[in-house]
Order: sequence, then C-alpha cells, then structure tokens
Amino acid sequence: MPERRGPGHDLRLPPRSDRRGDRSGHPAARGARVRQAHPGRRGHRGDRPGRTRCGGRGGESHQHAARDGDRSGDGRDRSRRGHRWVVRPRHQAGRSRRDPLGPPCRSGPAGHRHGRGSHGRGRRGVRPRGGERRRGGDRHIRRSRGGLPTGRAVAALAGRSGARAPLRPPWAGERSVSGAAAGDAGDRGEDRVAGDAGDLRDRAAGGNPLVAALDTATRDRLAVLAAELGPEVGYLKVGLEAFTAHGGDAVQIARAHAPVFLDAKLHDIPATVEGAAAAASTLGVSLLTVHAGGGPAMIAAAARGAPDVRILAVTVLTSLDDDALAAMGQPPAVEQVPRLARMAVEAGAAGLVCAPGEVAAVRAAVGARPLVVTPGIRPAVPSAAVPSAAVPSAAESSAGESSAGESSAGELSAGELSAGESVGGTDDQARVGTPAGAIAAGADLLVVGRPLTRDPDPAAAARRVRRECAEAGR
Ligand SMILES: O=C(O)c1cc(=O)[nH]c(=O)n1[C@@H]1O[C@H](COP(=O)(O)O)[C@@H](O)[C@H]1O
Repeated sequence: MPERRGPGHDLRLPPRSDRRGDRSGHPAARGARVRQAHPGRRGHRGDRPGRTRCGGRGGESHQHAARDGDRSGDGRDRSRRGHRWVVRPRHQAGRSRRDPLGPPCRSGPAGHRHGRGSHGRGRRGVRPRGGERRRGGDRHIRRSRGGLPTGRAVAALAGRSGARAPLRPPWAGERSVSGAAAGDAGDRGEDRVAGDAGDLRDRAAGGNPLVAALDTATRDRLAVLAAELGPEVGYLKVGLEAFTAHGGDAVQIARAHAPVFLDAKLHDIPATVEGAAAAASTLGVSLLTVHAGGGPAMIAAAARGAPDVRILAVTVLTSLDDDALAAMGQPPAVEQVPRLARMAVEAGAAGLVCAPGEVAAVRAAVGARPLVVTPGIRPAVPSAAVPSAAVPSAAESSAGESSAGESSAGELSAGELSAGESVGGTDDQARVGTPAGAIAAGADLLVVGRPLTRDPDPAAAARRVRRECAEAGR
C-alpha cells in the first residue's frame, strides 16, 4: 500500500478497489480526498458517529462519512484494518447537502465549508450513511423552519465567501407554516423517520395534493408555468423534457416557486443511479423518481445516494395498457404493480408512483406510511362537451372503492374519455382516473400535466382540480 507521511500523522491511500467514487480505478479519485482517521488525536471525534471533523489547511486530518460517491455499495466496507477511508467526491466540493447552494470555503481545502478557523471545530451535520442522524446539522448557519438559511445567515454566507447568496425561494417564507414546511419535509431526513404518516403527508405537500408537471423544453415557458402554477400546487414537477434541456437550471427555475419533484425516472445499474441521485440531491429537490423495474439494489442505491431526498419508485408507466405489457412479456398492471410497490418500499423507496386505479391496491400492499403518487389524472371538469356517462361526478368518484382487478368509480378507461370531448382527453395515457377518485382511493399526490399546462389559464385549471380533490376530502 502506498504510504505518504504528513506532518505528525499518517496519510495513506487505500487499495484502489476501496476508493470511494472511483469506479474506473482512478479519475474520480483525483477529485476526492482520502484520509485516514486519527482516533487518538486530541480533540478528534473520529470515534463519534454522526460527527465529522476537518482541519482548515492541507495536511490536516479530515474525517468524513463516506456517502455520495461511494460506489462500493457496501457500507460495511468503511472500516478496514482499523482505518476509516474517507472520501469527498468532486461533485460535492464546496457544497453542503443541507445548503446545496452554499459557497465553498476559501481558507480550507476544496470541499470543506466550515466557516471556522483552520483548527476549529469542523463542519458538522454530514451524516455517515447508515449511521446516526443528527438534528440541526450546520448549526452555525441559522435556518428557517423550512430548512433554508435565514436571511441573516444567507447574508453572512455571502459576505464570508464573496459568492452569490443562495436564492431563498419565495414559497419558503410566504406560505403558511405547513406550506413552508413543504420543502422542509423533503429536505430533512429526520422527518421521514419521526413524523407519523398523515403528518408527513400534509407537510410534504403543504396540505396541497396537487403536483403540476412542467413538461416543456422551452425555458421561458417553464418559467411562466412555474410562476403561474407554483402558488397553486404542492410541488412543481421538473421532468425529462425540462431537465434534459436545462439541467439544474430547470430545477432552480421551478424551485423559486414551489418545492421541486424531479422526475428523472432513473433506471440504470446501482452505482450509476446512486451517483445520479447524489447529484440530484445537491440541486435541492424534494422528491426524485426511479423506475421500480431497476430492482431492489438500484432503489437502495438511490436512497443511499440521496438520503435527504424522498425516492419515489415508478411501478408501471400509466401509458402502458395490458396489451402493451403482454407484448413485453409482462403480466397485467394490476398483478405487477402491488408486487413492485412492496419490493420498492422494502428496498428503501419513500413512495410509489402508480395509476389511479391501482392506488387502493398499492396502499393495501405497502400500508399507510409510503407516499402514493398518481399521474394519469384527467379532471372530471363539468363541461357540457363531456358526456356525463363518460366522466363521473366528483361525488360519484369519491364514493368508489378501488382494488386490484376492478376499477374504482373514479377510474376512467381511455376509451370512455376519448369517446367524449373531454378536457384534453387522455392523450397518451392508458390507465387514467379522476382527481376525486384517486384521492378517495388513498393517493397522497396527484400529478397533473397537460390538463393544466394546455389550459389558457393554468392557475384556474389547477384551482378546479383542487376543488375536485376537496370534494373527496383533500
Ligand atoms: O413519474 C411520473 O410522474 C409519471 C409516471 C407515470 O407512470 N406516468 C406519467 O404520466 N408520469 C408523468 O406524469 C405526467 C403526466 O402528464 P399528463 O398526462 O400531461 O397529465 C408526465 O409528466 C409524466 O412524465
């Protein structure tokens, strides 16, 4: 093992296979600092889980919990021969998970922002994966209830680094307590563990079950839709179109108006998904989708990569009908969705995405705690153009019980809806339902895209959907 000696302490590189974030064997390691912990060193907290310590200058010892960038997928590997290998991947340099836009520290080594003297107490709040979770990380940065730095702390950060202060999304300060906590619930791991399910659900969406899908690749359109719909919904969803076109900027545009649900639908090998999830978490998103079809190891990797983001597993796309599934050699949705949901939750998903007609079956399969999110929503908007037989009233919808193998009263077949001149029809969605039907079946969040974005007045359309939800109790 190669060994270098720094002033007064050892500094070793681990075997190549142990380097966190070094999948290929070398390049990522250049962006990472690997240090040996010094449990015996005075004042060192290496033996205290949940704490990190960093000195201010190169050559001082640094201990960090290995987490993002750890592609070994084996947390037990962290301690070898009495040493802790500690890595900070390059993509995290200068960023704090709790303060994703935070500026890098100037005096310390890359990747360390602590705002203290070089020998002072190191940055706190970086949690070891799988280890004890601490409340109040980065305590030296005052934070609002919403988990964002307070105005004073923002100013202090800006002054300290000379960097641009992080933008404080208006929704964080302007909403009611529950609204402010919307971002909070997605950002604070403790809440996922501590709160009961109902409490968590309400805070997660600020009491608002509506998610507006901002499906556009046009930046200006994205900004307009985000501004119009942000105040009307619990989350703004940034999907593949906007994210592919504008990356993290799309998230920040949306985040200025509401908590963000990043619908990346990750589906890859576990190491890749873990890295992508870690990268997404630095953007300040609250929810992140992965495909349940990636399997338990991939879902676990996503949860590991982004422990402060709630991972939603997409069971079977709502655009697929049973014929399409059969063509792929797969069983009907009603058979596979509850099974995938259970697997995903056991693997670490915080929630599931399924069609409205499967909500009740998923709820029965996973219990009350996980979030159940449903796209494929087509409002039962009162309209003379829509035959009443094709679109049940909200009251009829909410009365229905949905279970695997049978349609809920609120579930509409694509044929029924497209036969009438519905508001937008079902487009490419195959398994659809009404807002009230989905809520009555137990959904926490309803994802609605085109019925809102195609409306000449998206905010008014969102209010109409909310009224339908309210009829079913939300
Ligand atoms: O993960 C999703 O959000 C999702 C899963 C799924 O199975 N079906 C589905 O439609 N979606 C998303 O939900 C939104 C639905 O949009 P509309 O059909 O326009 O309401 C789109 O942004 C889809 O990407």
